[in-house]
Amino acid sequence: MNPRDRLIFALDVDNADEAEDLVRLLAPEVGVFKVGLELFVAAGPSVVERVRRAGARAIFLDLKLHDIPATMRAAARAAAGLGVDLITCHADQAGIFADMDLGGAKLLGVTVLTSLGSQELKAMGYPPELQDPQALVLRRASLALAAGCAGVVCSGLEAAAVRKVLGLQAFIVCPGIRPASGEVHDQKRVMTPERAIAAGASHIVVGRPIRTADDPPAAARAMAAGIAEGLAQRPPA
Ligand SMILES: O=c1ccn([C@@H]2O[C@H](COP(=O)(O)O)[C@@H](O)[C@H]2O)c(=O)[nH]1
Repeated sequence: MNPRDRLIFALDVDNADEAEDLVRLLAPEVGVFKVGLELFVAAGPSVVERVRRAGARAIFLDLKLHDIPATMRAAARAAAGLGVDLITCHADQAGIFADMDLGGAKLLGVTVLTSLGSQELKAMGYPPELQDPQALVLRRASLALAAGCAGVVCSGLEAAAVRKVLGLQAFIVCPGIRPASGEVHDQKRVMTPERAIAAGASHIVVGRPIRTADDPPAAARAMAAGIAEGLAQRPPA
């Protein structure tokens, strides 16, 4: 796999024209384009086809489904019908899809959002033993595994521990990726691309560090170089 194929770019913009421009600009550097809540809600489901036609080789529809079972199942069926490659639900809800055929779409369970740290988990009412994000991530990763998910979303900080639980083949997709001296924005659990990949992430998700860079293709190439460096640091399997 080319390092670039492990790079997921978050198309966090509010209109399809801008998303298409970004896909055309970045397709040579990026393996997967992520359509998230902002773009999907603003532009509607047809944006998926527009992103594909603009040159995306793979599409990740990141809606983080979380609702009552009937609604979740219907939404997942509709999402898979858009022909996307990856979809997300919250990991503790993944069992709802265990018997479903999602066609070519792989399901990922979001464990604990990378915008949350232990203070936030405490404020949300988690008991002391689950206020450590890694403990909650591991619990939810096990639920995702038992539900038949292809993998999970977690931060790079947990990637090594999650890899031990999920085994070698699982997708471990890590947002909250920042260059060593980069601005963190609203993320709490961050890591560099090199360290996340060396720790066992299969893919990294990057939005603002590429989108707001002076030269987005160069920023994407720097992320891919970080991925290559992280792969080189991994011990032999
Ligand atoms: O735990 C999660 C799950 C998903 N995301 C998404 O990833 C990108 C990150 O964007 P940046 O600009 O690089 O911070 C964004 O689309 C989130 O919705 C996440 O950050 N954390």
